[in-house]
Amino acid sequence: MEKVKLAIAKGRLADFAIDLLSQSGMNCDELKAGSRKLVFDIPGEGLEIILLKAADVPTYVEHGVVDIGMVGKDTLLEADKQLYEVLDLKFGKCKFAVAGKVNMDYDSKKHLTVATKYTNVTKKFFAQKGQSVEVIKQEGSVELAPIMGLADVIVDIVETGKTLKENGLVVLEDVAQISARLVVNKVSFKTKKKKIMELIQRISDEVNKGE
Ligand SMILES: Nc1ncnc2c1ncn2[C@@H]1O[C@H](COP(=O)(O)OP(=O)(O)OP(=O)(O)O)[C@@H](O)[C@H]1O
Ligand SMILES: O=P(O)(O)OC[C@H]1O[C@H](OP(=O)(O)OP(=O)(O)O)[C@H](O)[C@@H]1O
Repeated sequence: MEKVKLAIAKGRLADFAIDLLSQSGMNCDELKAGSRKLVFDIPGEGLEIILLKAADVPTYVEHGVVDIGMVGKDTLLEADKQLYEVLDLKFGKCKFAVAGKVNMDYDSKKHLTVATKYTNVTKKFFAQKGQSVEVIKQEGSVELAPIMGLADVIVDIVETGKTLKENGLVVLEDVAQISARLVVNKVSFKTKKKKIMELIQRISDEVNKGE
């Protein structure tokens, strides 16, 4: 039978994803060994795991090059691809927020500038509020923008709030709650339905264990 291919976002989410798969009964020993390999065969499962940069996971799943993906809701919102989001994996919890200097009156500002890595999410959020903004793309260290005067506010990920605090910034408004999600290619969901449903069930049982 044809293998099911599952993409995992490398980086911060990878260890949680690999632990979840192990706890769901899959042998991930080779993945845990820490090699530079990117494709792993999971013995006895008819499953292949592919390690991708987070932002590439929705692209691979949408194209059907892989059948399933584990990736943050932030990445999904930004990519806006045609996929089925089937399960909240409940790890990688954080949020998108508008942040800036305390008491920043950004709501009534005529020409608001917003620095972010997440330009699509940001444009959509302010469009829904009916506020026209100039979005300035950054690749990282987004918190610097209001401090250095590049932008009035930022839209960024907040987890513990430590980065904001240590840079003298505060959350001004929440944008969206984030956690890792399981996503499935729309065609694979039909053509490999039995195997994919089985996998989702195993993972979901583990995620919801003890609730
Ligand atoms: N404090 C946090 N900061 C950033 N991402 C977080 C945080 N907590 C959880 N996450 C989740 O982890 C994912 C980011 O992982 P990571 O930083 O490794 O990827 P990345 O943003 O692609 O990395 P890079 O900085 O190399 O571009 C996010 O997509 C998000 O879902
Ligand atoms: O609320 P906290 O727990 O402090 O976490 C949030 C910070 O973590 C992320 O940055 P990352 O470490 O990915 O670095 P980056 O600035 O290069 O994006 C995010 O962009 C925030 O800066």
